[in-house]
Amino acid sequence: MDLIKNIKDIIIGERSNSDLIKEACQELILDDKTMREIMKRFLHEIQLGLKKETHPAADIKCFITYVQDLPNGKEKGRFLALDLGGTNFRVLLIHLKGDSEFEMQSKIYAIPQSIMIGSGTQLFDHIAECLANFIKEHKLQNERLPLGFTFSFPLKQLGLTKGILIRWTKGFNCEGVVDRDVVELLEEALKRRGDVSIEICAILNDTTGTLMSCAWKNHNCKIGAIVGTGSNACYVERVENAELYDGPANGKEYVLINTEWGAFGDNGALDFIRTQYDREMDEFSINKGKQTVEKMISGMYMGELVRLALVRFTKEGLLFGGQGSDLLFKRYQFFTKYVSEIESDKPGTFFNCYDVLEEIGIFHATDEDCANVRYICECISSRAAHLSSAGIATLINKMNDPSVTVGVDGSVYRFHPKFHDLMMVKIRELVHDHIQFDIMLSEDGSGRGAALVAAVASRDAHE
Ligand SMILES: Nc1ncnc2c1ncn2[C@@H]1O[C@H](COP(=O)(O)OP(=O)(O)OP(=O)(O)O)[C@@H](O)[C@H]1O
Repeated sequence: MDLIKNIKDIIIGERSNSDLIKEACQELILDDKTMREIMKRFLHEIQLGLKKETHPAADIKCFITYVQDLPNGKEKGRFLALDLGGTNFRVLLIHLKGDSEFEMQSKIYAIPQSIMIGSGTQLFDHIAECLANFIKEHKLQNERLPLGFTFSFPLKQLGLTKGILIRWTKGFNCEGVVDRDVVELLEEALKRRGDVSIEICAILNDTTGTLMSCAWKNHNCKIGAIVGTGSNACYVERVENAELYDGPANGKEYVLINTEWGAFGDNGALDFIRTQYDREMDEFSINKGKQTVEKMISGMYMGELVRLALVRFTKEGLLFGGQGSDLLFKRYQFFTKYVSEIESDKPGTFFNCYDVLEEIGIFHATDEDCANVRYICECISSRAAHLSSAGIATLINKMNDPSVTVGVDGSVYRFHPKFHDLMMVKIRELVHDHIQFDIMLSEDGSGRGAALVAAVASRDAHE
């Protein structure tokens, strides 16, 4: 029957469901001209963020991190690190042994949803309690270890140990924290308990941790990027270009900049590529109008974007014979890991795809449906990889060093089967011909990177 229908369609010129879906997905494909326009706008926004006069209204804030030295691999000592920034909260004990050797113990603690959207006091009391438990378990009560705090939300840093929260992202919304110094809030919570003695040496973003962690092994690393729950990047900038730098006149030439690029597009700069899925996603998010490009790239949203496209095509009768399932029509029930699974099927086979569809209650899919579902996943994940590439290529071109390594962390980059390759190809197309680059997976930037920032800071303090 299908064969007869296909032949009939060809003869009388009717297009198949696949053709119609492919045509509708064109808007998700960013051609070269569009990519270069995105890069032009991105660079413009970066420059607005760096300049004193334009910074207050800029979308890409380009915050100063006050980290000015990259590690040399010789750092030594024991450090504590806290990592709060998305799905999990972790406490870590890191022993840097010099010569790029280290040991690490860590424990993951859940942050209940009620705390994620509760009061700031509850959140910091919870963090302090987890830290206290960890210290007890590792019998560290009698030591006063330096601590690096990886806090991966938009922070305006006023120094290495002072960071004001600008806004919550990634599903957090704790009352009474925005506009406050996060280090002070943690110190107050520790004081309320009275049983923990630590020295907070540094507060940093996970992008900074990623960069530091990679630079520890590879001295060419000058960009750290995240494609995880959220998306962001930091890079090495000349102090003379960072107009907001108000740290000591120490003669150091460079400072790390935390771009907070997730907010790119909040002023409409990306409206020319946004689709109905992006708009609906934003409409129903807890931070409407904010983190525009993050919502097009990162793991918190990718599965949901795919789901919105699947819903559309099901309602139009182009998928699953027009019949969905309860889970398909439920927000956030199509997980981003499904996208990786579906795209991991060997060409022409659909084992994972059928499994995923069954998980969301669709038992009546055909091979043609699976091919279409896979195509939709590819369009949305490739767009994410290409938008990340546009950001990274802009930073590489801006730095204009002959050779640069980019450290990347985050589960989307790590687990999506093609994200790395897509980025390598696209960045090659976009960076100046004379520049060599490489992308490396950052191993545990939020933990080891925090220890390294604390180590470099305490090295400086003792020099
Ligand atoms: N196999 C996978 N493929 C693609 N994405 C995945 C996979 N597994 C988990 N994710 C997505 O990755 C995100 C979690 O990323 P990650 O593990 O890097 O966490 P994170 O440290 O909280 O993120 P961030 O660094 O942005 O704060 C979730 O949104 C999840 O949907």
